[in-house]
Amino acid sequence: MGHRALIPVKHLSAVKTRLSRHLTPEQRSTLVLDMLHRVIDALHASQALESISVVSADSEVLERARCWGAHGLQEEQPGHNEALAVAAHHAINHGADTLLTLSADLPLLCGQDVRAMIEQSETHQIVLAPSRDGTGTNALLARPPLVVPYVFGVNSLQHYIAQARSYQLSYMLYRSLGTELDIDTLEDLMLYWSYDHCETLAKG
Ligand SMILES: Nc1nc2c(ncn2[C@@H]2O[C@H](COP(=O)(O)OP(=O)(O)OP(=O)(O)O)[C@@H](O)[C@H]2O)c(=O)[nH]1
Ligand SMILES: C=C(OP(=O)(O)O)C(=O)O
Repeated sequence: MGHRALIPVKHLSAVKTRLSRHLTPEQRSTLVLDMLHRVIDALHASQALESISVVSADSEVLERARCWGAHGLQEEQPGHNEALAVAAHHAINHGADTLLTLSADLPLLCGQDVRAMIEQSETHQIVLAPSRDGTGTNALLARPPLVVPYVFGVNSLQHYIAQARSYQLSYMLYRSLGTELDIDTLEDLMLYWSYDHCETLAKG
């Protein structure tokens, strides 16, 4: 089975606006690139993917993504869902049977999360990883890719579930710390740092 992953990343000049009261533009860019690196490492660690792509309008993001072992795809259509749809067609043309689309801001994601979602996709056409507050979608595994159109944005989880039901597709929700914690607010950032610190302490 051709399992592929796709990560959308905004232009660095516009990232993490909800953190703009707390972090400078440079700090927000650094945070985004650090989290992207962690997500790509987790995807590699799963050893379950035949390719990992990053779609962005930002050449620095694409250059870094390539250094970290992902394909860098220039954003052809502006906008989160639009850019993803073009990139998903690209994945289909390259033989993808399943496509895992995930946010770049999941710093606690681990290889086991990826393997678990892929395992669930053997019996479900759609696997959805909700955000901590249960309204957003941090990862979407679709078999085949584009079996539902992309509707990331406000209340996307509810929209994906509604689509799955209306197309009579089987779906399931996958929850773990690594998939639930996306970093949008100061509270998310504090939580991330506290977990990351505990992990560092546990490793000695
Ligand atoms: N390629 C691409 N990726 C996007 C776009 N908009 C959002 N993303 C990515 O989609 C994921 C979720 O992004 P958002 O939470 O909407 O944006 P954010 O920059 O993380 O945070 P805010 O500015 O606070 O909304 C992240 O990986 C973003 O980088 C876009 O227009 N193009
Ligand atoms: C884009 C999304 O989430 P957020 O903007 O909260 O990261 C989403 O969950 O579809």
